[in-house]
Amino acid sequence: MKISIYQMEITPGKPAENQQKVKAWVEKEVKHSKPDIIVLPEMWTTSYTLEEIHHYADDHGKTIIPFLQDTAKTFEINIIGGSFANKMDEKVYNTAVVINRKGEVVYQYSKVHLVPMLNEPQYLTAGQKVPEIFELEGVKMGLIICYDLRFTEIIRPLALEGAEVLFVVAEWPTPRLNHWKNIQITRAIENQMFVVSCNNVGSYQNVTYGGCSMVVNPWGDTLLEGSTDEEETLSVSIDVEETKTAREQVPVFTSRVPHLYKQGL
Ligand SMILES: NC(=O)CCC(=O)C(=O)O
Repeated sequence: MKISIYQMEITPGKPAENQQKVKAWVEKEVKHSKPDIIVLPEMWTTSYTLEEIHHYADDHGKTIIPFLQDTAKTFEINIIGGSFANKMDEKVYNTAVVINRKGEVVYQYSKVHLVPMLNEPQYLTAGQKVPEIFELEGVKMGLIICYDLRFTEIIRPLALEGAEVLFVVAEWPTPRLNHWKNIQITRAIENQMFVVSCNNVGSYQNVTYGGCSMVVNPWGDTLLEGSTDEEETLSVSIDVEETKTAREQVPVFTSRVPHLYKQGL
């Protein structure tokens, strides 16, 4: 399975410009490396322009979702469509979307953990449903948004339901890059799955986003890591069978004793 990650420099508050940029990138990337799946970052249409987010947000995803569907169909690729500011009933959500090669929406998720360090709770509304698994190319996968990475509670159930790849779409700032990198490796090891992340680069209102998009295998080895400050493309081929091998050799899932674990924590 070939994956291309767009470690993008987002132009703040310019959804149309960012769409054009993504379109041009996909066209080039499809010609260059023919990926099965492409991955975009969090809030890639607007970045964290939260003070004006009601103005820039897409009404029920009416622009962004058809744009991604059309892109997926035209280039016959699966899209982990990052996330976008999604206005629903006068509230704005941070919503991620997954589209398959046929242009069908296979999954949609609104971020449940809003990040206080970037003032999200002040401007956005939290989703009320934790992530669920979805399938692309017959493989079970999960998708979380940035700050969600810190909450192992929502990631373990995905692995228990058979997810072999976890996508993380992000706008993660530089001061906590050591957390970003180490938690991804931890999630990959503890859940014995691939972790594939897409972070952005660039700055807005004194916050600098730190790149380091990553691909980590189920053993916790980092297969690929982006730079901290360059817009770039990361391309990788992963063999999802490695998840099965890791789970056979270190049988964490069969060694679990869930009846002893505290429920609801
Ligand atoms: N966009 C985000 O959710 C950033 C998360 C973050 O900065 C952190 O967890 O630290």
